[in-house]
Amino acid sequence: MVKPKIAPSMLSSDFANLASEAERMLRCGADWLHMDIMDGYVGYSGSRHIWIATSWSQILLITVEPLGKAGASGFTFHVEASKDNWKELVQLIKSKGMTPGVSLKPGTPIEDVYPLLEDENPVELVLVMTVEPGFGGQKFMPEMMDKVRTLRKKYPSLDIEVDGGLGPSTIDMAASAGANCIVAGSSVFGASDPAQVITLLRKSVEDSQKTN
Ligand SMILES: O=C(CO)[C@H](O)[C@H](O)COP(=O)(O)O
Ligand SMILES: [Fe+2]
Repeated sequence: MVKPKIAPSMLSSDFANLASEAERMLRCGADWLHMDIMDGYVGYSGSRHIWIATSWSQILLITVEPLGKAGASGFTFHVEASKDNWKELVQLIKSKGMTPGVSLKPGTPIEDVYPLLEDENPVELVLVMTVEPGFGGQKFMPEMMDKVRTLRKKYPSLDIEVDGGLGPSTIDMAASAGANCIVAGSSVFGASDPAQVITLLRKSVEDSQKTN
């Protein structure tokens, strides 16, 4: 059975106090801390941090290497942005001591990530975006749960992550479809008791795993 992992999205945190916000989330029971890095192409937006990269080598330089050095445990990249380079990227992520994951936007079919899961050097996590990447506080897209169900059936022990619009009112849909890694921004940071929300998210995943 895959372990539930709850990952508060730091996009909804107080950026002036990132370190203490991270510590607060860990004290509240977070398993992972989720950091979005947007390149201005896959994640458009008025988001508070957009990193503009002009070439593939520059993307590698400004993201993978420093994040590995800084101690990130995983690095998830968008399949849409790495069609020709994913093998090289997976290798680089692993060589920097991180777990490789792949993410897909709502309009991207799930079949696009199969080659990355079936490779001899596979990714170890799939992040199914449940909103268009770019902003916190958007509405969860329940129709994305078909992708999660399909993946869970095909890969029973894969880490399957969902990101966007997750909170107490949507978690049961994601958990019962088979997601075990839950990213949540506004529902956790906006709560008066973030620990309670994190516990609720984890319990939903655990309960679904018991019944499925
Ligand atoms: O990737 C994202 C948006 O593109 C973020 O993880 C976002 O912070 C999720 O926020 P929320 O839980 O409020 O929907
Ligand atoms: Fe995210």
